[in-house]
Amino acid sequence: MKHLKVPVLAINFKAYPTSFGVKALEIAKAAEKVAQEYGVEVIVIPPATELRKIVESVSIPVYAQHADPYEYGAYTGWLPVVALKDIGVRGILVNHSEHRLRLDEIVAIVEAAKKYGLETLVCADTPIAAAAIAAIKPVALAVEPPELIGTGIAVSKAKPEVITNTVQRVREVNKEVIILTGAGISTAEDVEAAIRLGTAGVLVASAIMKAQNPEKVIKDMAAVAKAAYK
Ligand SMILES: O=C(CO)COP(=O)(O)O
Repeated sequence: MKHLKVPVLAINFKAYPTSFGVKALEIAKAAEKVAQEYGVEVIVIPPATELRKIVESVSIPVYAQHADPYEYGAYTGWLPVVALKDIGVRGILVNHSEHRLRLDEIVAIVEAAKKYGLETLVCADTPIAAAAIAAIKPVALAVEPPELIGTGIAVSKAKPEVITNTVQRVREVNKEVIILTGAGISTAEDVEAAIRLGTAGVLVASAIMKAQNPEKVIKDMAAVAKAAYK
């Protein structure tokens, strides 16, 4: 199984108008171009409707925004992990604050992903939650204070202690998991600050999905991540 390289720039497409159709494909291709130019791991995380097309169109890691720990069978309205494996996604974003799960559900999804060789990037809203999630041994985790999501106020500037506390608590439990942060990350400086505070990258949404020029934002963030990560 391939493993995520660091530093990581993960782009959560969410469900913006640009998250679907031609625009979504353009952003995914821009992400692929920047990943190849800078040698930075850029992950795209589009809505479920766009997964197959984007998996078939780019060589960079494509993650689903959620999955359910089911096999094939009589499940209505769910997204079985095994189906994502067959589509060819690389991993799954789990427990985003906009799709919050119970701990037992997170465990089931991470275990199902491991069974099918898929990576997991599990979100946490606090340092303590991040430490609990680290014990489940996902490939990566991202600490994101919900109150900063979508505000343009970067966690790495407004709440740096959330990041440093997360790194400290997580490393007491798990020396391997890749630690990212997100919420309000909007500029290259925000990315540089996040890495300087001890993360291996960022999880970004609106700064890219709402940008006039998404490729430029991706490029600026990837360049500074490459330079800052030691
Ligand atoms: O939720 C987030 C990433 O998953 C952060 O969202 P913003 O980048 O829009 O603040």
